[in-house]
Amino acid sequence: MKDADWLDFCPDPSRPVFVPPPGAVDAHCHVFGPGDQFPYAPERKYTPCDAGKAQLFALRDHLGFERNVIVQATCHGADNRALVDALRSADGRARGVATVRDTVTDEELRELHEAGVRGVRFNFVKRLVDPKPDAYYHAIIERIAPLGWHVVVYFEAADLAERWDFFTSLPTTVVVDHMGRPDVTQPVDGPEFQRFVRLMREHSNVWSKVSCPERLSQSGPPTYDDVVPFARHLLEQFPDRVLWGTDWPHPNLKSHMPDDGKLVDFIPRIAVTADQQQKLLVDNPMRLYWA
Ligand SMILES: O=C(O)/C=C(\C=C(/O)C(=O)O)C(=O)O
Repeated sequence: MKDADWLDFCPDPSRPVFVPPPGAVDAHCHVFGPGDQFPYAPERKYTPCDAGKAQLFALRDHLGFERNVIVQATCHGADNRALVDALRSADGRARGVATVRDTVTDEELRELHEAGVRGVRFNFVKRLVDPKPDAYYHAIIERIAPLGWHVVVYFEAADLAERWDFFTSLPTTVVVDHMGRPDVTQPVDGPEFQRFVRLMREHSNVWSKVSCPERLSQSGPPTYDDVVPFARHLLEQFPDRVLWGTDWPHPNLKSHMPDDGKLVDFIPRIAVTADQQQKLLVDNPMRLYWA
């Protein structure tokens, strides 16, 4: 049973006006259950609605995308069965980012890789996951680096200073979810966001997803104007190290549920040239996930 205050994903997203370039990749989305087939983790901090692979792939086609990168959501913990099932059903058109524990076996890693997993996710958002010592994550890094996998990290902007040494110690590509969740009421050239820009400028292995205006905006829907300068800055500064995703089915939104078609129409407001759109939606995700 989903949480009482859970907002379901938009049942009838509009057809975007913006047409993504051929081969476009939704590089941040999830599958939830269905719970009767893929039970949610006992340690989860929320219980979502079911949102399965068939609905994800139908949305992909509706929005004009070609591929998905499916990211393990914390409601499934380190049980990647729903993710693996979706990857195996995608006919090579999906890759995955899993959650594993430091006790993961070589056989489990091999099975995940064969299904299409190419990274692990470390979630530092305290409302989602109880924090673990750095040694836990370093132990996982030692296991996954030989596979050529990368690390996706999700954290609040306020945590970056404290975790700077850990993030800059990682030997793999590091992909940051949602621009490190900046406080968009602060200026783009203010100290908080410039700390994140410095992370990317000083560490060429660090990438960012320029996704989730619906999570970050204080000015709100439908245009999320206050998020535009932050995403546009990263696209201008680091056009080869950015990714975009719908974040469907949009876990833990409380104020509103976006129309996914409108989220796609947000793309040309931040990636303003065809070259930026090609890199953001095709070249960068293909290099990272389908090389
Ligand atoms: O899906 C997102 O990117 C954001 C959220 C949730 C998760 O990532 C998750 O549960 O794995 C969130 O902010 O609640």
